[in-house]
Amino acid sequence: MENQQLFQQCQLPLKSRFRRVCVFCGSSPGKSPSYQLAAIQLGKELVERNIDLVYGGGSIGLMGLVSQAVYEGGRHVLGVIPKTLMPREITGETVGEVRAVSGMHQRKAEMAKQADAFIALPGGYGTLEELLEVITWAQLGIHDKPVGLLNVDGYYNSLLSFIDKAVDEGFIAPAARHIIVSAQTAQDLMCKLEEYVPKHCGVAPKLSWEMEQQLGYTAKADIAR
Ligand SMILES: CC(C)=CCNc1ncnc2c1ncn2[C@@H]1O[C@H](COP(=O)(O)O)[C@@H](O)[C@H]1O
Repeated sequence: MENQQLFQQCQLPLKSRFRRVCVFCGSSPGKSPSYQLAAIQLGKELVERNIDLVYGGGSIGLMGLVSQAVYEGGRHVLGVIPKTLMPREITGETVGEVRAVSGMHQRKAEMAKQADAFIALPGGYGTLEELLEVITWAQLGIHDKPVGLLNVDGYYNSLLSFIDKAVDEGFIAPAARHIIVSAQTAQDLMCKLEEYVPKHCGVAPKLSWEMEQQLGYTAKADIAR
């Protein structure tokens, strides 16, 4: 779609198809102020569209900025946090509702279950891991929820190039390349996500969140042995 058309659509009264969006993002603020600005802008964009937030809890880094923007805008914020990360000196104070879970696997499953779409802001290993997992689940047909990448100042260009290479080399199906929706601004990204139509192959559609969770626990228990 032409940018102009997309822009005009974004001016329409905002009735989103999403009730709650899950945001993955850095527990660090990043060096450039543009990352921090983008986190605040995304929070405000969610508020304008009457969308609630689910995220990893706490007030550190970009996580704190996006959650605060949504909370201050009057929308509901749900922070899902493992008990071990709950002490305030580790992740800071969480605004809104806090849901304590037993571990990292349960946290991801809970965040994913609660949301209608996912967005990744810039971040590090944790963000990448969360992002790639929901992409993988979409590829398997475990969910149909859109996955957006907020590519602030081209932060994710090299990841997107890598994924294109994986498609060229035959490791990612061209159809699965379309699972990732990317844009440089929160407004453009939200417009694209609103229009997203899933095209997964549905190879494991019967694998439910709960099963996935159990598999996670089993794998973890196996590793621990
Ligand atoms: C002990 C310690 C280092 C705590 C860091 N504190 C954290 N507090 C809350 N969520 C986190 C934390 N670290 C990673 N995460 C999870 O992983 C993502 C951020 O990891 P990263 O900073 O990109 O890699 C977040 O979306 C969050 O869900």
